[in-house]
Parts: sequence; structure tokens; C-alpha cells
Amino acid sequence: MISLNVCKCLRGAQGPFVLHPAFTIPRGQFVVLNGTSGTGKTTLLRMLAGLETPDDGRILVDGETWFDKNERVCVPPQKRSIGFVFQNYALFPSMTVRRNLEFAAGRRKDPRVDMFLSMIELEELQYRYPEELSGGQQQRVALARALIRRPKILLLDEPLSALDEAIREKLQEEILRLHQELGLTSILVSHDRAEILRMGDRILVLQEGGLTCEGPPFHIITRPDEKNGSGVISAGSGNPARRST
Ligand SMILES: Nc1ncnc2c1ncn2[C@@H]1O[C@H](COP(=O)(O)OP(=O)(O)OP(=O)(O)O)[C@@H](O)[C@H]1O
Repeated sequence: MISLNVCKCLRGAQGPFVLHPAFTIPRGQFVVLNGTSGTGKTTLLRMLAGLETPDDGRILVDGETWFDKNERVCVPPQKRSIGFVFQNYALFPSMTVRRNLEFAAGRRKDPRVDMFLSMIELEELQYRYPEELSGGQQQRVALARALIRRPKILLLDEPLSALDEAIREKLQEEILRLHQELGLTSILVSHDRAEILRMGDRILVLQEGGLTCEGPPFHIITRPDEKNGSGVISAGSGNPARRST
């Protein structure tokens, strides 16, 4: 269970504002985070990962304190059990696919490297460098790299937005499969309606620093008054097939 209640003063395009999200996420849930550009979605994920320090508040994960301003606790990023996947892949360009995974695993002969190469179906491309891969293949490596240390939480900051629709759908399935098989709690930033409906157990909408609405994606997105709180959910081109779970 993630329990987060923090605040941080940010310098937005229209002036300073306070990002003050508060939520709990049960273990195993797949949450989609939505909101207009500049509302603080990336900063929220970075605070959870320990890459940014909140000005105040608390973050608890499975009863363990990761951040507490009053108690002066701030667990460093490497001690938080988190896998982070970004839009721009962020692979090491001078390392092969295999070496990227070995580096993340922490040792060369780790059997998890072969297991993940097989899981993402990139065994045949394991000695290629990132620049020799397609965007979808690079993102699969980034996903495997994020998961190889067995994190409890997977953070996905618009990881699929640069990919075309067919690859995107395949990776959505792959992410959902890994989320379930590895028992993860996942948070995905997305603006794509089909993706939100397909992936999310729950949507959180961030606006003016706080969470303005939350609930099952289908209920929020199909509200007849269009007050889904965001106005930034794009139609997407995919058919939002229902999840099998
Ligand atoms: N460390 C910081 N200190 C002050 N302001 C910051 C800091 N980091 C980001 N900001 C500002 O806070 C705002 C929120 O940034 P953030 O990247 O979290 O938004 P976002 O919702 O992820 O946006 P987008 O959807 O465009 O990626 C932006 O205006 C940004 O310039």
C-alpha cells in the first residue's frame, strides 16, 4: 500500500503554485495519473521515487516510512523499491541490450538477465546497441531494466507516447502482463483515452496542484457533464478492449 500526502512549491508557467497530492493506493492496483501539462505529474512520480524532495508531508510504502518531514526521514532513491520508465527510454548508448540489463541487475552472471530477455522477446537482439533498435524495442529494454531489480512499484511516465499505435498496444499488453505476473503496484501517466480504459483500475486527475477527481476510468471518462476534471484525455485511435482481469 502506498500512502502519500506531501506538498512542494513549484514555479509554474503562470507563477508559483503548491503541488499537494494526497492518496493511498492498495497493493497490486494499476493507477493512471492524468492532468494538464505542467500540473506536476512528473514531479509527483519523482517525489515518490526519491528523486525530488517534498517541502513537507509523508510517504509510507507497506508500512515503511520513505519520507517524513517531521521525523527527518528521507530514504534515498536506491533504497526505494521502484522501477521508473520514462518517455525517452534513457538506455546507456554504449552498452548492448544485454549489458544494459546486466548493469541494472548489478552483476554479469545474473540469471534474471536471461529471464527478462526472454520475457521481452529480445534474446535475438541482446548484442545490439540501443541505436540499432526500434523505439518499441528500446522501450521493452527500458521496461526490463526497470523491473530486473524486482521493484514493488512501477512508475511509467508517458512511456508509450512516442510509439505508433500497433507497438503501443502490444507494449500495453506486455506491461499489464508483467504488472500482474510480478505483483506490482503501478502508476502510469497517460492522456490517451483508450490506454486509460485498457490499463487503469483507477484514474487520478491532478489539477491546480491537487487531485480533483478519482475513480474507475470508465466512470470518470464517460461522465455526461464532461467534468472529468482534466479536459486533457485525448480520444486515442485504439479500440479500448476490456481487460481480462
Ligand atoms: N524543482 C522544481 N522547482 C520548481 N519548479 C519546478 C521544479 N520541477 C518542475 N517545476 C515546475 O513545476 C511544474 C510541473 O512540472 P512537471 O514536469 O511535474 O509537470 P507535468 O504535469 O509532468 O507536465 P507535462 O505533462 O508537460 O510533462 C512545471 O511548471 C515545472 O516547470
